[in-house]
Order: sequence, then structure tokens, then C-alpha cells
Amino acid sequence: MLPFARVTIIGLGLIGSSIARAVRQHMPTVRVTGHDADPDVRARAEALGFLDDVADTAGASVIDADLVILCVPVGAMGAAAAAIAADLPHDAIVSDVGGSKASVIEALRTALPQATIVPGHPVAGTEHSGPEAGFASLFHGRWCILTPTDDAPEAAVVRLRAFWEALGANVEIMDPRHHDLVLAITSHVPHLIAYTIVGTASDLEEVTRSEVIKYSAGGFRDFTRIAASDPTMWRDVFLNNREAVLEILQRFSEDLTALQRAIRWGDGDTLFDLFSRTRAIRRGIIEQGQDDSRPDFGRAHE
Ligand SMILES: NC(=O)c1ccc[n+]([C@@H]2O[C@H](COP(=O)([O-])OP(=O)(O)OC[C@H]3O[C@@H](n4cnc5c(N)ncnc54)[C@H](O)[C@@H]3O)[C@@H](O)[C@H]2O)c1
Ligand SMILES: O=C(O)C(=O)C[C@]1(C(=O)O)C=C[C@@H](O)C=C1
Repeated sequence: MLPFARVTIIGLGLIGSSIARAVRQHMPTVRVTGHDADPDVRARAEALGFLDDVADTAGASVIDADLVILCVPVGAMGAAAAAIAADLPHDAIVSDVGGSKASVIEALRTALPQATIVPGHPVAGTEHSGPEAGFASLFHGRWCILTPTDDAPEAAVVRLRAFWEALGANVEIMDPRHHDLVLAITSHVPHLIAYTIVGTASDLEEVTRSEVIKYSAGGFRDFTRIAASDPTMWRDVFLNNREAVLEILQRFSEDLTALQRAIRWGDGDTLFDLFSRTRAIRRGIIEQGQDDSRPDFGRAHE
């Protein structure tokens, strides 16, 4: 039996449109309704045809939903939740896909005090955004972390787990604060480092004017992919996961200082030992089948 019959997606960008496409592929009888605050995005989503209905207002989009997933930037979660409050059916489950969890849970709880809320985060994405960027296989073999609070009914968590598993994801349950710390090191700080290195290179104007473009087939190119990620989404992630990001950054800058010292004093053993350890980590990731460096990754491949 399907976990839900009528799913509403609010926010029709990369993640929202990927969920809609994946539902259509894996659960074709489920009706998917969508809404986006931007009328241009609504029109593009309608033309792309991955939804059964596009609603002009948030309220109209949820009127008979049994699952509502908020797929907007984390700083907009509170406003998106407030916009559905008056029309949300009392037995609907509300979820989200935000990249940080503690502050999103607070915003959703404040806007929807009576609702059944099961927050989520599919750990899968690309540097692209908008409804054209989504694709149905985005969640295949990837983690989706659910961070239910203690008062969430077990039955709601079980249904949402079944939903994500039907889209091909592996589901893990995590405490929201632990999620925010783990994602700070695995996703948020790596993005900050990429934004910094590309920004630094572009500030060194006489180098970048031609050389950066000319020689960017190397390591720098990988940083530019990450640094091309959506500015609104990432601004919101850093403002909403401030404590965990600052804690990890403190540790990172201490480790960077240690490397600086090793280079200054010609301590090759320290450098070699670290680089050997990190190479083993990369090889472990590939052995587990989680290598994203295949050339087609991040492109629509439905
Ligand atoms: N991009 C990724 O790699 C990735 C991965 C996992 C989770 N996430 C999370 O998914 C969420 C969406 O990210 P995305 O990459 O799909 O972004 P996106 O920019 O592609 O799409 C976001 C959409 O939300 C709409 N929107 C903004 N405020 C709204 C509101 N109040 N009501 C209705 N619509 C609104 C925008 O118009 C836009 O179309 C973010 O919370 C992000 O943290 C992103
Ligand atoms: O692959 C990418 O481009 C991503 O940045 C995806 C990524 C990540 O850091 O792994 C980005 C943000 C998320 O919330 C989840 C996944």
C-alpha cells in the first residue's frame, strides 16, 4: 500500500521538482500538487509537466493533501508554513527538506502548532537550482535523514520513511542538533571553503584574468562547481546553522594552522601522514559506491 495518496510540494526548484518527478516515476497513482511563491517558477513547472496540478496560492495547494513537503530555502520555511496554516487538513503530515534542522523545526512548530511535523533532509543535490534542474533519480541510493521531535507520532515517521524509501533513498533517524553538527562538517563547511577559495582567486585579479580559466581543468575546477551553488540557499544555511558551523570552523582553522606550521618547518612526515589518511577516506567512499565523480552526475538523466 502507498504511504500517501495526495502529496503537495511547496517550492518547485531543484529538490521540489526532483521529488515530484520521482513520485511520478515510482508511485504513478499518487496525485502531486505544487505551489511556488514565484509565478514565473509556477509557469515553468507547469510547462515542464511533472505535476498533476499547479496551485496559485499556498492555501489552495494543501486543501486535500495528506503529505505536504516544504522545499524552500531554510530562511523561508517559517513563511511557507504560515501560508498553509489556515487550509492544512488536520490529519496531514508536514515535512521539509531543509539542509539545517534545529531552527527549521522551531519555525515550523511556531507557524503550525497543531500540525504533525516530521522534518527531513535528503542528503542529495547538485549546484543547480530551479525546476529545470530536477531529475527523478536524484535520491537513488542516497541518505534521507529524518529528525522527528519526541512528540512526533511513530506512525507518521513510519509513513514518511516508506515514502522516501519508495523514491530509492536510505532513511536514517537522527537528533536534529546532531544532524546540524554532522552536516556542518560534511556539507556546510566544505561549501564555505569552496566559496572562500574561489573568492580569493577572483580577488587576485591579475592571476585570475586568464590563468584561472585557462588552467581550471585541475583541482580548482572542482571547487568552482561547489562554489556555483545557490546563493540564497547557502546564505540561509549558514545563518540557520551558525553555532555548529562556527564550532567546526574553529577546529578546521586549528588544523589549517598546524599544516601551515608543517610547511614552514619542512615537516614532510606530517603532510605525508595526513595526505595518506585522506586518500584512504576517499577510496573508502568509492568502495561504498558513493562516488559522485561520474561524468553524468548532476545532470538530468531521467
Ligand atoms: N540544492 C541542494 O543541493 C539541496 C540538497 C538537499 C536539500 N536542500 C534544501 O532544499 C531546499 C530547497 O533547495 P533547492 O535547491 O530546491 O532550491 P531552489 O532555489 O532550486 O528552489 C527553491 C524554490 O523555493 C521557492 N520559494 C522561496 N520562498 C518560498 C515561499 N515562501 N513559498 C513558496 N515558495 C518559495 C523559490 O521561488 C524557488 O523556486 C533548501 O531548504 C535546501 O537547504 C538543497
Ligand atoms: O552535490 C552537491 O552539489 C551538494 O552540494 C549536495 C549537498 C551536499 O553538500 O552534499 C548540498 C546540500 C545539501 O543540503 C545536501 C547535499
